[in-house]
Amino acid sequence: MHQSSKPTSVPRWLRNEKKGSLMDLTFHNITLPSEPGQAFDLGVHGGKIVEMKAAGTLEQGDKALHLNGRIVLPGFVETHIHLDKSCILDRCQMKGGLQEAIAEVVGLKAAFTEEDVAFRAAKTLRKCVLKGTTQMRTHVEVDPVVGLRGFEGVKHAIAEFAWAIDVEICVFPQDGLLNNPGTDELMVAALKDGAGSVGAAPYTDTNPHGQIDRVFEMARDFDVDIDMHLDFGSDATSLDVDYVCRKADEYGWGGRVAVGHVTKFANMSAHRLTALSRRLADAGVAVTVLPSTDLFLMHRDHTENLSVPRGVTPIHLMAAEGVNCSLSTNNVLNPFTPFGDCSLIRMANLYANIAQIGRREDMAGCLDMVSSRSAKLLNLKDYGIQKGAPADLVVIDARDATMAVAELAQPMYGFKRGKPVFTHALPELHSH
Ligand SMILES: O=c1cc[nH]c(=O)[nH]1
Repeated sequence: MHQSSKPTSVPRWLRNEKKGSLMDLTFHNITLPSEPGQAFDLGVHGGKIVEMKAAGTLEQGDKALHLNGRIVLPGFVETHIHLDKSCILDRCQMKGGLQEAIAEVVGLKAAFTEEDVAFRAAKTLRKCVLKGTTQMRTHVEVDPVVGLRGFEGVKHAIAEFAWAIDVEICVFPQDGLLNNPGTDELMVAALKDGAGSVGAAPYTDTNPHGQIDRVFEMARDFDVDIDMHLDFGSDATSLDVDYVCRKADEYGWGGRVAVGHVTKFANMSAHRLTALSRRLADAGVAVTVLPSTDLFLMHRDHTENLSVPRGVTPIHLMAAEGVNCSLSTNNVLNPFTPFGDCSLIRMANLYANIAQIGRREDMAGCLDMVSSRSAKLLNLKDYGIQKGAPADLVVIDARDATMAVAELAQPMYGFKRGKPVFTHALPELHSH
């Protein structure tokens, strides 16, 4: 059943209005992950944050929320998710790893219509919004099989949810660019028609560096950022990332390039990973890890024993060397990842668990990788809780960032530009 994107009414907890205050909405006694140990009050007016004061010092607005020290974020930021091919599990045979997943979707996407894509993308977007995501980059594939139908369908879904989430489309050649005539023209058409960034999957072409070259040209022609699927495999002897760093230097695109998955890095020595991290930091190339997909697809050929390697790159070690790193969802209910509740707090928790992170500050760092670091990767200018910023605010049921990750704390209330977006009521016990 397709559920409407629009809220049915003003939530109950916002109805007790007082009229004529200086502010539309105030938040009392909140904690910010960036300022642990301090409590604040926040004032919102006209969709923006207009006041930020020590807790207990701000007068109530027309509507007020008392939050008892809970943390507030400017929302989660999804840097890498495929809306166009989400929610197709019921059509899939689930034959295996990466190549099988790519092949299975090729077989299915011939039958994708704009309406079908729009419906599924909206279903996924709705879940993302309800899990507290306020900003997103979605990878959308174009090629002669699907044409621009995926792109158009995703655009419909984005328009439907524009009141709740900002979404940028990253157009990319999932089934090859140089090997797949017609794809280049479709990518250019999508970039002319509003795609906000350009992606790649160089391992789908016989000349991976040729694909990288062409994608850098497109980025320069359209003045957009680049976000590639890269070094997806388990053998770290040959990597494309050095070439991407060289191109980022050559084009002066530092800070505008991200690479995703990079599962090959999980198979290197700590010494080599440190050297590589310094190179990425120097070139301004960011890294995204997609823990759910990487765990699901990697090392399927490991038959020696039952102890399958994880295949998830330890980006907290890369972040410590100065690389900007994010965690993201990637695929939802399809052959690449047959799971998905669209919860970024779950990705942060999953990553902390498999990366064996236990120290408080490292656990808190995982929250940054689904929020502030992700916003930096997307070059979002207005992201943050400060005066003048848009009032995109998500209340989490935890009192600090570490516990939010440790306990998989749920978003309770969400706001976009000061307007309520969702309520996630706390569960109640009924003792007897
Ligand atoms: O090429 C890839 C790899 C992972 N996930 C995708 O959707 N595509």
